[in-house]
Amino acid sequence: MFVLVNLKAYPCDPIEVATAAADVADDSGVRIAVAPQAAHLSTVAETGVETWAQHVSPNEHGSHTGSTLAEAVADAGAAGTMLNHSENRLKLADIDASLDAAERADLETIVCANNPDQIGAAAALGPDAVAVEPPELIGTGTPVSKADPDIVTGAVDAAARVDGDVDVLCGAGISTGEDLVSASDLGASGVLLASGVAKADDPRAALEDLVAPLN
Ligand SMILES: O=C(CO)COP(=O)(O)O
Repeated sequence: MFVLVNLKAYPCDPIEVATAAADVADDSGVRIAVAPQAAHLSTVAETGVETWAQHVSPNEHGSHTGSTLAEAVADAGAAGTMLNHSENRLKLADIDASLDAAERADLETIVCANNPDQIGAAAALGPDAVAVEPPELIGTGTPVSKADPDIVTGAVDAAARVDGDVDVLCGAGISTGEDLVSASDLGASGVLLASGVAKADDPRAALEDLVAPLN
């Protein structure tokens, strides 16, 4: 299972989370990555944790003020990028161009979507993975794998119909090892989570709890 911890714009210490994630990944053998704010990519990558961008712009180098270029996040140490998170939705053409940008910069890609129909459309654009996250469950602590398991199995089926090579992750409300196991049982190959770690009093303990059943 791949665990991607999205720090969003939460006021957590990205280095504390990144160091804990690197240690827990080493100890457990579970692939864990952290997606901090763009301004924190370099310092997070320096901890040795697998580092992801939360977004990259669809642009190439040029007159694009305010852009976060795929090349720049790769230079800062990112191995991959999320795209089209429900808190940062993109137009279809921009998802496509951001995927091209990520490919130029050799970044792995996950395109987020709300539901199985959108997952099928996202998979058709050729990312490495898609992630289904029902917006109404994000940040609630109610795991998608329990509240809406059909959306996970529906996403797995929808992606497989379009491109069997595209991995499917799920997210929203995931915070415990039990949630991770349920997601895996439903066919997901990873989870996206945020508040369960970024807002935890002890992010290291939260990560240890999350991966415990996998060991
Ligand atoms: O949006 C998410 C991950 O990208 C999910 O957020 P929560 O884990 O806080 O529900």
